[in-house]
Amino acid sequence: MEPHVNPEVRRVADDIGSMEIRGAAKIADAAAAALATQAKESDASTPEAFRSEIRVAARTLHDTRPTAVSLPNALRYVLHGMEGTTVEQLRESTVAAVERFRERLERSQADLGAVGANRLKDGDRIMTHCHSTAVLACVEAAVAQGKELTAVVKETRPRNQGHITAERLHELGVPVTLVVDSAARRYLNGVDHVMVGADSIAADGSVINKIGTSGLAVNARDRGTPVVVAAQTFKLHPGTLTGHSVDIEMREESEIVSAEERAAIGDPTVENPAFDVTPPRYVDAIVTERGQFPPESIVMLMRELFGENTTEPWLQSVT
Ligand SMILES: O=P(O)(O)OC[C@H]1O[C@H](OP(=O)(O)O)[C@H](O)[C@@H]1O
Repeated sequence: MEPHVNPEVRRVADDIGSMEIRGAAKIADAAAAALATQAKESDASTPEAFRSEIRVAARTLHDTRPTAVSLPNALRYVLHGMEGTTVEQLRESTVAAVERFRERLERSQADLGAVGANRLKDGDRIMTHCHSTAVLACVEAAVAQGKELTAVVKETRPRNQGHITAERLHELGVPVTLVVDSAARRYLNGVDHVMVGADSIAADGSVINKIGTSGLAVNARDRGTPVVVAAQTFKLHPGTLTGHSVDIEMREESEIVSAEERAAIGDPTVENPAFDVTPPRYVDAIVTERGQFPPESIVMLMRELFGENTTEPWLQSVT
């Protein structure tokens, strides 16, 4: 019999899939919290049954979106923390692992923000793409230091997450100019830093982020504008250490065009990749909670953090 998956886990998985819950850090946080609910409410009668439930719940969450490695890294963290020989011990250790993960997440965001703020000077103008809580942490820390910033915010088609960024920046008192994505190059001359988040960072320092990031980075290099990537270390993709590549999520065409619109324009093939890969040569710095790194050196940090351990425990047999 397939182990019981808590309805809250299914709800969170659905919300991640539909992007009701979105953004690499928020996805990781919500997935970890869902595993805690699974653990707390489990009525498994044996340790084996409990472990199976947690693993199936983790797999349900894992199979929602493929690109942001924060999701499997969060699940891996919790599953490694699950230990004990009784159901109660397993439950307690799982819930404790979730709490540790969520605390680390919060702390790392604040520490990263302090590092990123050091790059920003009073009067600087930044350009953003999509909505990244890590980028906003840098801005928030800089604003708290009394620095006055302005921002050019790309709307980020097709889902317009730039609108969320605009709103958050407004709340921080940062004046915003909202532009369509294709206008970015025109505004780069007047910008001091391009600041983006990341969904995954590969061992060679490539940055996987919202579609449009790589074009922006190439344009920024052409204009001499530094590109700063704000990403906690749980965005580092351990699988890339052993030659795996990062899956780029292809989303529904309906996010770009309705069925009627599509029919009216001759039924073209529509493709909707959610992310792209920015090669390390277009990135000036990766800002993490452990400090700032040139992208080419990120592999050293990855080896230190992950060692040889790149296994995925939720892929073990469920029985
Ligand atoms: O972790 P934080 O910095 O919040 O977000 C990181 C990235 O997650 C988002 O993906 P999506 O909107 O979920 O597809 C964007 O690509 C953003 O840059």
